[in-house]
This record gives sequence, C-alpha cells and structure tokens, in this order.
Amino acid sequence: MTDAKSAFTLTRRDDGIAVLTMDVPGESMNTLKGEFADDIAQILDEVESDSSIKGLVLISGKDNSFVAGADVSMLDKCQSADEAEALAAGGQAIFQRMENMKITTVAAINGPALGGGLELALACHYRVCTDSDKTAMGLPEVQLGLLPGSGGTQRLPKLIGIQKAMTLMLTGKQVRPKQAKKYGLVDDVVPKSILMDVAVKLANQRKPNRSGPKLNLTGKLLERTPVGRNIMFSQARKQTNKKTRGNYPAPDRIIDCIEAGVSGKKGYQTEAHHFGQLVMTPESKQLRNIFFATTEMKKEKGVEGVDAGELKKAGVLGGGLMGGGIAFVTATKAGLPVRIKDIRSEGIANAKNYAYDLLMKKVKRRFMRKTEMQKQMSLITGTTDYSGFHDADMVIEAVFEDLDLKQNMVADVEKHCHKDTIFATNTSSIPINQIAAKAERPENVVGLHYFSPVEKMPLAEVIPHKGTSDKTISTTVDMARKQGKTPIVVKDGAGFYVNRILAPYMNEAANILLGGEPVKQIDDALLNFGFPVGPIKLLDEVGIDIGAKISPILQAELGDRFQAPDAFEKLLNDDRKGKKNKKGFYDYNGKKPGKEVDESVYSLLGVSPSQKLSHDQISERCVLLMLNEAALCLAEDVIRSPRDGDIGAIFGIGFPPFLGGPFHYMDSLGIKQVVARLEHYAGLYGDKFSPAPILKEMAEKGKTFY
Ligand SMILES: C[C@H](O)CC(=O)SCCNC(=O)CCNC(=O)[C@H](O)C(C)(C)COP(=O)(O)OP(=O)(O)OC[C@H]1O[C@@H](n2cnc3c(N)ncnc32)[C@H](O)[C@@H]1OP(=O)(O)O
Repeated sequence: MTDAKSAFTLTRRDDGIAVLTMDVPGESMNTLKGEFADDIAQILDEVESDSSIKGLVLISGKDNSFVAGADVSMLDKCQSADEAEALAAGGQAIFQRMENMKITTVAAINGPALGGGLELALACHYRVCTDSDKTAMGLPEVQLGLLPGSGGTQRLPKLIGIQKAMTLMLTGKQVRPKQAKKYGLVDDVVPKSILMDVAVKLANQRKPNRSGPKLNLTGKLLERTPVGRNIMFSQARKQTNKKTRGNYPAPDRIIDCIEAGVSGKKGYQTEAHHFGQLVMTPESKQLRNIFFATTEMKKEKGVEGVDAGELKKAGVLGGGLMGGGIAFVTATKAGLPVRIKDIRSEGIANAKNYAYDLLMKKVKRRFMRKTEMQKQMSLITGTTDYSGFHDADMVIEAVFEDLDLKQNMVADVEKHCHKDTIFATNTSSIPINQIAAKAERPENVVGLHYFSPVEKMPLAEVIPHKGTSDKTISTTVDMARKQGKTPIVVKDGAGFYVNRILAPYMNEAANILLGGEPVKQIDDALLNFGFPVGPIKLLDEVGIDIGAKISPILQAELGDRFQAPDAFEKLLNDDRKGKKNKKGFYDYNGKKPGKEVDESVYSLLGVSPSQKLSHDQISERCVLLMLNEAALCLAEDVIRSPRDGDIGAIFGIGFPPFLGGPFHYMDSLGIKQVVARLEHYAGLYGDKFSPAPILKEMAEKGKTFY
C-alpha cells in the first residue's frame, strides 16, 4: 500500500491483478494535478518491478465520478506557454508509460471521464464503463478554449476513427455509455455492481490487437489515403472557420494536432506545444472564467443561509410553446410530476406532444430506452380545471402577457393549491409586483423567466418583487437548477436584466438598417463579433410583434433611450411578424427559407440599401449600447454582480463567450476606452449613448469590474 494520504492507492488482489484507485482527498471529484506526476511514476515503478502483478485495473474511489480532467485552476495559474506545455508533456509521458506497460491495463469507468480523465483511460489497453446516468465520456477542452493535451488528439482518432474523433473534440460533446460502445470508445458497458469483476477479467486477458476502427468505403477513402485525408482536413478547417469566424483559436489547433499525428509528423509534440500556447490565450482565459463562475453558481441558494423548500410536484398553466418546454424540463430534468392546465384540451395535447417528440428523438437515436421515455412521459399529466393542483409546491404560469389574466391566475392558485404553493410567473415584460398586487399571499409570488426554446436555453431569471419571501426565492432558484438551468436572481422592473440589455442593441441594429445598411451586412457584423445570430435575424426568430411590444414598456419605465424606431409599425402593418408567419426581414417561402433577405422589406421601410459602414462600426454601435445598459443594471442593483451579468448575457443572449460577457469585455477594453467611445457616438447620435455614470466614475478612478 502507498501513503494513505495520497490520491492513489495500489492494492494487490490474490488473483494477480493490482487495482490502482484514484481518490483525491478533500475533493468531490477527481482531477489531475501536476504534483501527481511523482506519485504515479512511483506506483508505476512499483507495478513494473513486481512480477506477481499480471494486470492493472484503474478505478476511481469516488462514488459517482471517474476523473473530470486536468485541474482547470492549475492551468489558470500557469505563467507562460512553456510552463503549460511542460504540464502537457509531463502528462503525455506518464500516459505513454501506461500504454507501454507489459501487463494489461484496464480503465473501469463510472461517472464522468472527461478531458485528461478520458485521456488517461485512452492510454489503458481496455476500457469498461457502467451504464449509470452519471457516466459520460468526452474531450470538452475546446469549451475551455483548449485542446486535449495528454494524448487525446493522437489516441482517440486511432481508436474510433478520425472523423468521429474530430467531431467529439471540436464540439466537446460528451457521449453516453451506449453510444461509447457503439463508437468503440469502450469495450463493454456493465452495471456498476459488476464493474470491478468485468475489469479484472479484462485485465487477465492479453492486450488487444486493435486493427483500427471499422469504416465504410467513403470512410476508408477519406481516412486511409493521403488524398482523402487532405480533403477531409481542408473541409474540416473550412467548416470550423465558418462557425468560429476566427474568434476561437482552439478548433484549428485541434485539427492541426490530429493531422500531424496521422501524418506521422510529431503529433504528441505538436499537441503539447499548441496546448501550451492555447492556455495563455485571452479566449481560453475568458472561457475558463465562465467555468469557474458557473461552478460557483451551482452552490448558491438564492438567499444566503435560506434553504429551499420541498419540491415534490409542479403545475404549469398554459400548454403553449413555453408551457410545453417548462413541463418537459420539470419532468425530464427535475424528475418531478407536473400537471399542465390549459383552457383547451388541445393545449394539453400540444404540450404533451412537445415532450413526446423531444423524447422520441432520443429513443430513435438509441440514447434512451423506450421504457425510460414512458416513465418520463407518465410524469406529465393534464387538466382543464384545477384538479390535481392541490398538492403542487410550485405553479409556473406561461400564458400570454395580460395583467388581468395573470392576476386572476394568482387568485385561482391561492384558492386551489396549498398555502405555501409558489406562484412563479414566466412573464417577460410585466413587473412582478403588478402580478402580485392583488395576491393574498404575495410572499409566494415570484418571477421565473425562461428563454425560448426552454429545453435548450440554459438561463433562467428569478425575479422576486419586494414582498417575495426569502424562502420563495431560494425554492425558485432550486427549481430552476433542478430543471437544468443556471439561475440568476434579478431585480423586478421592466425587461428585468436580459431583455433590458438586449433591447437597445436590437433597436440600434434597426436604426442602422433604417440608415440604409443592408440586412445581411448588419447581421454579418454581429455574427463576426461572435453572436450566434445576427440582430435582424433574431427579430424574425423572436417575432417582430413581440419585439415591438417590449420597447414601449421599457421606454415608459426607463426613458427615451429605449424608443424603438418607427419602422416596427410599418412592418406590423404589413403583417410581418417574422418566422412564425413566414413574413419578416428574411424570405421564408423561397428555395432557402430564412437564409436570403426578403428584398421587398427595403421599399416598405423606404430605404435603398447600400453598404456604408464597416462591420466594426456596426457592431461597435450595437454592442456599446448593450454594455452601457449592463453597467446601468449593475448600478441599479438589477443584477447582483458583474459575474451574474456576464453569465446572464452569455447564457440568455449568446453574448460571445470568448469575450467573457459584457463586464469582462469592458474590463478588457478598458473602462476609459468604453466611455470615450460612448461619448464619441453620443456626439453623433444623441443621448442614448451617454455613458452610464458608474462607467464615468470608474474611468476616472481607474477601476475595473473584476
Ligand atoms: C490536459 C487536458 O486535456 C486538459 C483538461 O483536461 S481541461 C479539463 C477538461 N475537463 C472539463 O472541462 C470538465 C469540467 N467539469 C465539468 O464539466 C463538470 O464539473 C462535471 C460535468 C465533471 C461535473 O458536473 P457537476 O456534477 O455539476 O459538478 P460540479 O459542481 O461542476 O463539479 C464538482 C466539483 O468538481 C470540480 N471540478 C470538476 N471538474 C474540474 C476540473 N476539470 N478542474 C477543476 N475542478 C473541477 C468543480 O470545481 C467542483 O468543485 P467544488 O465542489 O469544490 O465546487
């Protein structure tokens, strides 16, 4: 046995198989740290020098995790690219030693095996994993602006094929046990109870003689001939650049490493070198900040020191798109029974179908068993009255934006549910205090604002009004988290946080359009800046009618800087609502629906399009207004911290993650510079660009947000 305090313990079994257990003391999840190198080397020495050991099983001592990769905070502390490169090279050397061992090595995986964790498993001769829900494998480094630096770019393509491996590394996608088996990533999938037995059996076998992944004819041509590989890599680069628009350096480097490896050109050195370089990039730094922020947020309660109440059952009012999505995440993510009430039985059927279709997709792809799907579907039931609502702990309202209707619903819920039932409203524009105005128990009323489509968008805004109890806030935060969301608690007021910072940005894009700039030029500018959709396209997606409704509410409460351009009226008079009625800025009836601009929109708006502004000029104008509004929100305590503001913008709007969110971005630009640019535009376009007082003060004092 090695030192009891060490993260590694070596035990010898009577059958000649040794078990190396990894269990980093004091941490909930195993991660790989530089200082482990000596420990592991020592253990490998011990194993190699003991001829009675015939095989080695590597397993985690943690209940539900294998290894979650290299310790990200260790990477964060690196001072130079050389230092980070040395870390990667060190990891590679150890894993290489494992691969070269004479005895058979087996990784027994239960829980996440990610990044360096999977790379460790890849260096073993066999891999077996459990069929647990917690088990997932992947190389998510790209999401941190990095690449797999411990041999992943070299070993994974060999094991499962270049194209599959490249996709996994470029997307960072995690695979579940069944899929892992299909890919050839693991040799077996077994119940947790027999994981060790099966691993020991494999360790008793000879090392496998793998002849490479099975490929079809096209696969063979692409992966096994130099010409094919050239085509494949150049296509991959093209597609990657189309997606990243040059904003993310990691994907290109990943392709470089894979290519170097399969062409026999120092793959491992290339990998370590690029890894070192990437660790020092500002993009990776910002992406790592997001990881730290979201991990920290997972622990927060809503109100410090106040525990969430019990959540055993939920109700949803309204079976529309939002209601259906909310019911879906409540049943499938939170695992709670959810009762949907709609005035029409078709509404209930729609919501159920919504969930059914989403689950069926998983079944068809064989990610889910049919029995599991049926179990999840059975959690969703419907009613046209309030039957079955009496024991709901939270009722989430998702009907259309009408104050009277929502107030009536509060009264109904107070009548039909129990005294502690929380009434959460998914309003996007009506202040929560107004919805709670006639409540008998206003302490139970809160806002819970989701983004569409609910099952995909990771953010939820939790909005207490002044009378909301602390318990209600903590319970609502808990519910959002159980539903798989990252919640931020924001202050009650028009637009809350996300829509409030989005509105001036969208309005400015519309103003630029009215100035004669072509739609594509505007959307391209913001896509190049790093947003996932351009603002004009986004208006079509969200609905021009919805956009038009929000601005007046914001303007009435917050002032004229929210004034929407008159163009909206012209568009709505022409019945242009966007994608939903196939009539908007883009053409939804032609050959490429939603891809080409509907040119008739220009004459309707009375503009003749011609490109006068550069992409930078366009994006700067739109983004500066978003930054300025975010700063105002912080000053007015609409958000609790710059961190919440950054996460809210990234997860709610798609603010470019590599810039770290509005506050990190302002810090990196320099607050002085932000103020100077705002003042420059205020001179040209008026007061809406007036810098927020907080920014001016910070610029004067040389302060930063972080
Ligand atoms: C050389 C290599 O190629 C480079 C790398 O490996 S880079 C790292 C690649 N790995 C990753 O990106 C995985 C990051 N981790 C995750 O995605 C998630 O933590 C997870 C899916 C593993 C688990 O999620 P979840 O169950 O919600 O637990 P979560 O709260 O996030 O994590 C539990 C704890 O583990 C820590 N943790 C998880 N992965 C970590 C990592 N790679 N580095 C440092 N800490 C990590 C978290 O900080 C948290 O710590 P705390 O309890 O002290 O707050």
